[in-house]
Amino acid sequence: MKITPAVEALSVLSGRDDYEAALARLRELSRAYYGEGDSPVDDAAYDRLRLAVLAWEQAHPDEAAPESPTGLVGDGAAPAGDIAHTTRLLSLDNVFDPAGLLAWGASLQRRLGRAPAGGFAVEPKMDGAAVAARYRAGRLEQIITRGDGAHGEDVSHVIGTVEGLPERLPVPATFEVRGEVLFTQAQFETANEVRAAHGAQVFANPRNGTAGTLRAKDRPYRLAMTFWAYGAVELDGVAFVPAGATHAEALAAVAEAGVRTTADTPAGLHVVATLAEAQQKVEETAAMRAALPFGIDGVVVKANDAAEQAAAGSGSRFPYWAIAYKLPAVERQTVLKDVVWDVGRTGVLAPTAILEPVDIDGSTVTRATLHNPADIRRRDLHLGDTVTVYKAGDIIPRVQAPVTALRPAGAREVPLPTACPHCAGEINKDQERWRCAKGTACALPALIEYAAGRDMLDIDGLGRTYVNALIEAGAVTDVADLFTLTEDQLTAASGSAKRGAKLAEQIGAAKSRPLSRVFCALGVLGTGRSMSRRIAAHFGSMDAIRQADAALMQEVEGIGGEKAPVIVEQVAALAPVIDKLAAAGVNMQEPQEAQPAGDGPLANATVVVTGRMSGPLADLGRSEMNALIERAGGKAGSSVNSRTAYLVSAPSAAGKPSSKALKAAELGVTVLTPEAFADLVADYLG
Ligand SMILES: NC(=O)c1ccc[n+]([C@@H]2O[C@H](COP(=O)([O-])OP(=O)(O)OC[C@H]3O[C@@H](n4cnc5c(N)ncnc54)[C@H](O)[C@@H]3O)[C@@H](O)[C@H]2O)c1
Ligand SMILES: [Zn+2]
Repeated sequence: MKITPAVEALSVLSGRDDYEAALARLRELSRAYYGEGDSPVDDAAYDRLRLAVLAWEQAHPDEAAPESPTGLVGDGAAPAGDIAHTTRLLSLDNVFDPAGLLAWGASLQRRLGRAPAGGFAVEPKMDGAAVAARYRAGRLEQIITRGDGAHGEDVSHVIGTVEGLPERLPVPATFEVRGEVLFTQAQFETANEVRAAHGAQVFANPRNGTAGTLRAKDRPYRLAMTFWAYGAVELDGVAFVPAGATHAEALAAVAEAGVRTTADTPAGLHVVATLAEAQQKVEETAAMRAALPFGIDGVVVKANDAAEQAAAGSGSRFPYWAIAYKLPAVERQTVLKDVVWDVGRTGVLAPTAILEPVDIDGSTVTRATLHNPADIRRRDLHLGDTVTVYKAGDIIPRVQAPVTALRPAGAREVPLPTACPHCAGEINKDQERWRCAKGTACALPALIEYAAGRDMLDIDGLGRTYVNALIEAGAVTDVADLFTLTEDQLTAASGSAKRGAKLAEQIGAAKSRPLSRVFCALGVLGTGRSMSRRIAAHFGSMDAIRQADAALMQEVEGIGGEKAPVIVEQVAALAPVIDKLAAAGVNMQEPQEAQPAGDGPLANATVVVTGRMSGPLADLGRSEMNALIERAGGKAGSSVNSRTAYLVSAPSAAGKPSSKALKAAELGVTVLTPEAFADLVADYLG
């Protein structure tokens, strides 16, 4: 049978042939993943395929393949090893939304024959590798991988390199602790530097790196990793955890003995009484995700009570008393199409990866940062490579590594510039971050000329020649210096006292330009004239712009998830220049425009429309709705923000409010049904 990668795109399998093709592909992918530690697809694609296979098996239990990977720990492909586990070390079942969590709660209740009474423990689902670590009389003797759940491999060679899993405990305790080994973000960066220095390929991501490091017994270098325990079991019949201890109490005993547990992570371990509270904790943990020092791919909810865990029992792949609430993938694979180079304010050459668009964590990613030429070479990036890209929350997406197995024939290494991409001058390569040899002077003349332009500060007469003269004289090192120039300096630069006086007068007048122009003059990437106007109108003052984080920045129309963090970062980097401007008396406020009072029931109100219209508006398309809003005196907006007056939205299908409706609820924006809105603008209909 021919297996095409296209099966990954299927989320529903329509028949037995599809099922068999998908199953074969799943086996092939998991063998590659657990065998070579590499994979031609990302986890999101793999998981989608696995779910499709699982759904088909659940609908056709009689036709499901015996020994299907969906029912086995490590998908039946993880190397088993020869060390027998004390008790099976299992995987976890998954849910993806609140309804899934409730369904899990209902199944737990069915198994117990009553509502669970012992509460739930909620902890991060760390994205590393599961291990069992055996302590005898306070000494760490053996570390074992999960393997197939019944047998694992001895990876004791990493003893001494794992933070949180000390070789000696302060107490002579005997027990087996179970938990996750991983590279924290910082350890991962260091590991890749060490590997590059040894001529080894960089890890595609922290999890692959962990698996590879556990497997590799004879590397000439050692890499530090970190451990957090999420369970403990008895070893050699020695009682360690007090009988009947809850999950949280068992972990407290582990911590007491000197091993780190999930309770020690910044996300913590939370015990709650109800599933609704567990859902709340899941959301809180998810909100911390980007800020955590290590990767998580979900949040785990467990029955806290030992007796209830025992009563619920376990299947072949996962326990019934615990569930992984998966979070959207923050790492995807896509194609590196090109690398472009910008010259920053200080002359630093900054490479940006241009990517085949890919959806990550709720936004479409088309560009990602690459740090510097050395880093590009360390990662061994070629144009046309399939690369892993990481993005979480508001952070700027970054390229992690190529999937070398997928490199097109004849692909060439990412070319590095041989001359400054801005001024074509020489490059200073003394440091890892290359710079234009001219430094600040490379970008400065263009920047100052831009800032003085008619639509920005409008300093009449300050053209390129005088700008160059001022820069050469050392009188101007940034935009703000313009405002402290003396008439003498201007006279010297322009060659005449008359011109000097005129320029001084122009510069004086420029101090009172509206914020939108002052902001535009800063030359923040992605904020031209109209975007600067929108930003200034939205925030009103420079202080408010500076205080905005990426989430607030996204409230400005036209600024999406990709642009927002870049703008926020640049504004932060401009702090010294903005401070100087303010100190020189440059206006930092946007005047409140006295808008011509509009007529009609929507006078000057911004209205956002979402979803299907109904009732009298049923036939109106989006542009007809916009026209209606304008006829009634309002303005049509595309995203809900604090200035939105109304959101027109059909009532959501049970339990599924749209993101705009959620935003409106959060900001207290009035939501009108299409019918109610039709009443409001009845005089302007048709
Ligand atoms: N890209 C590919 O081709 C490919 C192939 C095979 C598997 N995979 C990936 O491998 C993963 C499958 O791994 P899995 O079987 O470990 O399942 P899983 O990732 O769904 O979760 C189970 C594991 O979570 C870990 N865990 C972390 N925190 C925990 C906590 N607090 N309590 C309990 N457990 C915790 C444990 O190691 C446990 O074994 C999936 O993410 C899948 O996408 C990818
Ligand atoms: Zn240059």
